[in-house]
Amino acid sequence: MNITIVGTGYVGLVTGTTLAELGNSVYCVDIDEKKVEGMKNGVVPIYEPNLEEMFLRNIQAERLFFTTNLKEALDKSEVIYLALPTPPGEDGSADLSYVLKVAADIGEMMTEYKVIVNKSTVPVGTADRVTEVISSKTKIRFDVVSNPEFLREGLAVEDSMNPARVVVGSSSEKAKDIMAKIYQPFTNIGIPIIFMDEKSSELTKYASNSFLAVKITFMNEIANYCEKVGADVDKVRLGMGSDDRIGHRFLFPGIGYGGSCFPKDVKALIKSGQDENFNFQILEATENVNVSQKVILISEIEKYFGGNLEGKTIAVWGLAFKANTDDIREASSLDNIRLLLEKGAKVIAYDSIAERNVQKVIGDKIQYAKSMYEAVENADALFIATEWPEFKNPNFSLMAKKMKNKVIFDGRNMYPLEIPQQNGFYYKSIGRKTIHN
Ligand SMILES: NC(=O)c1ccc[n+]([C@@H]2O[C@H](COP(=O)([O-])OP(=O)(O)OC[C@H]3O[C@@H](n4cnc5c(N)ncnc54)[C@H](O)[C@@H]3O)[C@@H](O)[C@H]2O)c1
Ligand SMILES: O=c1ccn([C@@H]2O[C@H](COP(=O)(O)OP(=O)(O)O[C@H]3O[C@H](CO)[C@@H](O)[C@H](O)[C@H]3O)[C@@H](O)[C@H]2O)c(=O)[nH]1
Repeated sequence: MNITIVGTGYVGLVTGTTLAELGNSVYCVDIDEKKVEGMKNGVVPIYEPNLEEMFLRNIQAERLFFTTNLKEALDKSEVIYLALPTPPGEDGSADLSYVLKVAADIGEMMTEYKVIVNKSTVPVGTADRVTEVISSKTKIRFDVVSNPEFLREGLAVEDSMNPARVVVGSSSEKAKDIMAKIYQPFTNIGIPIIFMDEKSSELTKYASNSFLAVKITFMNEIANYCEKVGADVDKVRLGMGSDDRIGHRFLFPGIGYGGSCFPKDVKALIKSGQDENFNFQILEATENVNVSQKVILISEIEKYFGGNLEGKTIAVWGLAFKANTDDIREASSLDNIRLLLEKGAKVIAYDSIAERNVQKVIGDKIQYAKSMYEAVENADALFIATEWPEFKNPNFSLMAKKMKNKVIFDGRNMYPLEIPQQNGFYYKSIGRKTIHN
């Protein structure tokens, strides 16, 4: 099938490449000329493991194309996916201006039947709004389908090639048939395609992300309580997770959830509720707990240094909002770095993948190290903000030699307690006993 993808960010580019891999001809459209030019020359604009090989293979096979010209792509395709940003507005609501603008453009440009598939995360009722906008521009028949995306950054290729499920919201039999054809390679290997109405599909996305955010936040509160009563959250987590009604996944406590989705989508669902005079109490609590959880270690760092961080050098390992991505949107590292700087500390950070993006927002307010060991040179303490695999088994003896103090604040519970203990480190993590050297 010939398919257009509008927006080539994390979702659009991965979806486009996956659909090309499944044999379709895919035309990727973006307004960012530099990005399009780069992609035409084989440059993947984001860091996403395993994407480049598939991307290059499909360009080579002439199934994956890039353009800034929406009309040109539209004319070649029956199905148009929208993978456009829906950032939070001032009041937390999802900003639909990108989606509605492209909908209007499609309405003006289309000359025959099209299926418009919305992959962006959008509030309930958006399919109706997109339909209204396109209808105001054309008399030609079209269908709007809701097809939310559930991929995780860092695992996007794996998630897209082997999704847990595909959700399709549509009230048109014709559009449903077309979507069933596109996803037939998945049905073939037992991946369920769950058809429903547009509104339920739109809400499934927010409900899934919000549920996971609540699950993480619940564990963060259990972790904080563990510290009060002397329990160990790692043990509690294993005990709870072994019940398959609960499961082990998304029970890892830490310095809060970040990224481009959970914070934004929890806020947007709260706002959508308010618009209907509905109070999402559990989500409001989740949002509030997460804001304080992100910087929960700062007061511990201050306490350790007698309430004064002026002139202290804090090494930060990890800047991305989680491992295996270059994305720093709503990353906990940034909240912590800002607070450390406000309190007069000097920050030297290491993250070889996300550094480039952090340079753009924080610039030279902090120093950047070329290696994890260079970062800790003469540091008064190390703060671990992202669970990159290379931090999993560090050379503690080397760190001990380089650091001014053997002190670690670990926002990701990277080490079993006996490891820093055996190496003589002070070690403060989340929901576990503090190791004093
Ligand atoms: N990032 C994720 O992991 C993820 C996962 C599931 C769902 N989502 C949702 O998918 C949507 C897209 O997210 P993303 O992270 O891929 O965004 P992104 O910011 O990475 O990419 C969006 C792209 O759209 C392009 N764009 C903007 N206006 C355009 C226009 N008029 N025409 C063509 N291109 C245009 C931008 O240049 C950019 O390349 C959002 O609604 C998000 O909530 C994201
Ligand atoms: O046990 C856990 C799991 C995750 N996190 C944090 O939660 C955030 C989100 O993590 P993750 O869900 O792995 O990353 P995303 O790429 O943001 O993916 C989420 O957001 C996407 C965008 O909507 C959805 O498509 C995915 O299904 C959903 O998992 C990160 O800050 C993680 O550090 C924890 O603190 N503890």
